[in-house]
Amino acid sequence: MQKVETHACFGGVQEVWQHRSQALDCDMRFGIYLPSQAREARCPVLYWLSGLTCTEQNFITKAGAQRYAAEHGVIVVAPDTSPRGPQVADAERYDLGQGAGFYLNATHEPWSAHYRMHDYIVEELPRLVEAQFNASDARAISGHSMGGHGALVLALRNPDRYRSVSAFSPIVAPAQVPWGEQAFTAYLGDDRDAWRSWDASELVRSTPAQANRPVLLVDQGEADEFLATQLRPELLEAACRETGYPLRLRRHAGYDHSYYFIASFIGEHIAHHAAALRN
Ligand SMILES: N[C@@H](CCC(=O)N[C@@H](CSC=O)C(=O)NCC(=O)O)C(=O)O
Repeated sequence: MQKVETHACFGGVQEVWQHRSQALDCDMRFGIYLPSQAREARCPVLYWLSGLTCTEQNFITKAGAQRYAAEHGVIVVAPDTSPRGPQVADAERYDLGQGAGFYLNATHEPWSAHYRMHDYIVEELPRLVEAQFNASDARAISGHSMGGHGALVLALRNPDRYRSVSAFSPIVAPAQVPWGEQAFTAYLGDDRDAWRSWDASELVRSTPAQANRPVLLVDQGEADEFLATQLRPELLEAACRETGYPLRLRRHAGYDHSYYFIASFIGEHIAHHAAALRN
């Protein structure tokens, strides 16, 4: 593992590391913010999943999360959004291939050779972070758009791995919108039954009721250019209403799909996660 960036930030340090991923069979980069508290004690970790076209850089340079992570003593890990490199399958379009891994394990060629972002985020990356940094195994997960879909799906599929989950402008029902339909067709094939276990709204319907399910905290801008076509939060709202799944969906007038929206509310999300991670 190799450190490629380090910057003092709010009393802690923002770093970028590169390592060889076994799950993805390629070199990967991730950002990690280590608050000053991590010099003395193991700190809980928030995993952030970015959206289409992003690398590990977008969140760490645009969201302004470090101020709040420093305040709450939370480590924030921001991985890249897909496997990378010349040997990794790619597409011309921005919403498939590199930069568009959709946080799933692909089953269809040519994608299945490297696109195993679920296993990377849920298993390999926490193992590495908890071994190499002063990080505890108390984990939370959040993300934006494609990464919001990833955060919801990974938390719903792996309830024992995360103490809390939140999302900004998530794709809540990828099996029903163009971004998800084209990606799932490529990565998972034509059989829509195979898509269900990667769709947050479907998972809400199929997840057995448990007493301690963490609330799904979702923030959505009402001026988001993708709201009606790709995000459709009303589909998650309906699934949660039907099954009694706890959802806190907050709609914000005037906010679009950009990092200006994320920067406006990331402090509240980190406070939400910090409260769950303290217990
Ligand atoms: N057509 C756009 C689409 C790319 C885009 O809007 N990406 C968002 C995430 S969208 C859903 O996952 C993003 O986070 N962009 C990076 C940023 O720093 O804003 C395009 O290609 O420009």
